[in-house]
Amino acid sequence: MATPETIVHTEKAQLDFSRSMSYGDYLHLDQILNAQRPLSPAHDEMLFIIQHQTSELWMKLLLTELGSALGDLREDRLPPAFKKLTRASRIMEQLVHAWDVLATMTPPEYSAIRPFLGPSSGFQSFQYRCIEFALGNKNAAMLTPHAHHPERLAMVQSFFEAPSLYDESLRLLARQGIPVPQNYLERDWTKPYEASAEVEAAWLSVYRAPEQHWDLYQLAEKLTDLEDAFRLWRFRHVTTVERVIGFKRGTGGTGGVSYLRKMLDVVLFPELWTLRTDL
Ligand code: HEM
Ligand SMILES: N[C@@H](CC(=O)c1ccccc1NC=O)C(=O)O
Repeated sequence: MATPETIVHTEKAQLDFSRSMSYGDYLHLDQILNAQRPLSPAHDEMLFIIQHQTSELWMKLLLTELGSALGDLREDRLPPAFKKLTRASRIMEQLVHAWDVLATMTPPEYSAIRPFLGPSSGFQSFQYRCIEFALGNKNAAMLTPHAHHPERLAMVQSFFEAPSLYDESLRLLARQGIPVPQNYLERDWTKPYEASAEVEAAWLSVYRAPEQHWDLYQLAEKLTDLEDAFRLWRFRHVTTVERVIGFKRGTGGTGGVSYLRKMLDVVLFPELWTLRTDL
């Protein structure tokens, strides 16, 4: 009868890794699995740490996809950009579902960890800030928490100063012959995006004749998917925070839920939403 042991032998699986690269070697699991260092005796701190570390790993991939999609858009390579934007939305959905695990932590369980967190907060996540900037939510004040770390500051600053995904999309629209005002094609990219009736008219011409502008239509829907998923992430964050700490101030110094609720009002790609009323 086949037992687990005989199966391993008949399948001829390699079993000796003394001289060759194993699974753990390739993935550097020694480093990853030794990076959980709870500061408190609380059982739930492992959940809290792993939730954040896995989120940061997904954010790393999200940034890679967004950075590469930005390059594709700049060079008019639409199909590869679509592939990367689809993956970016799936990653965002993954991050949305991750809140279900964290929401199993109750207020008393989190209260046992919170005193050990000091002034640290997700507000200081440099990868998250790069994502916000890549998506066009520019705010110079958000650079300051990274001033003490030149390498990270340089990375956040480069996303801050570069055109966002939406800026690159408008430049692409113009290159494809759709009129977009000049001050949207060249501007100070560090300034927050301001909605415009002319830009809405540009997207409306795409949505009124999708068969003539199939690529741009698809691009607009990929961007809408991404903002849709990001809104869900923000909502799950603020709701989880409310159920765990109520209306306490955040360790990062903000009002907490009041600050996160304000972030729910951020609209990344405004004309892609407003145009729908006119269709
Ligand atoms: C019990 C769990 C959590 C609580 C109580 C919590 C609480 C908060 C609070 C109060 C803020 C506002 C800034 C401050 O004053 O601290 C904040 C910001 C933030 N948190 Fe969390 N958070 C939790 C979990 C997470 C997780 C799992 C992530 C995922 C990486 C995360 C990422 C962030 C980010 C990126 C910000 C900045 C948001 C922005 O500036 O728009 N948080 N969090
Ligand atoms: N801002 C949170 C603390 C917090 O959640 C946190 C602390 C350290 C590392 C990551 C965190 N997560 C998200 O803000 C609080 O006020 O409880």
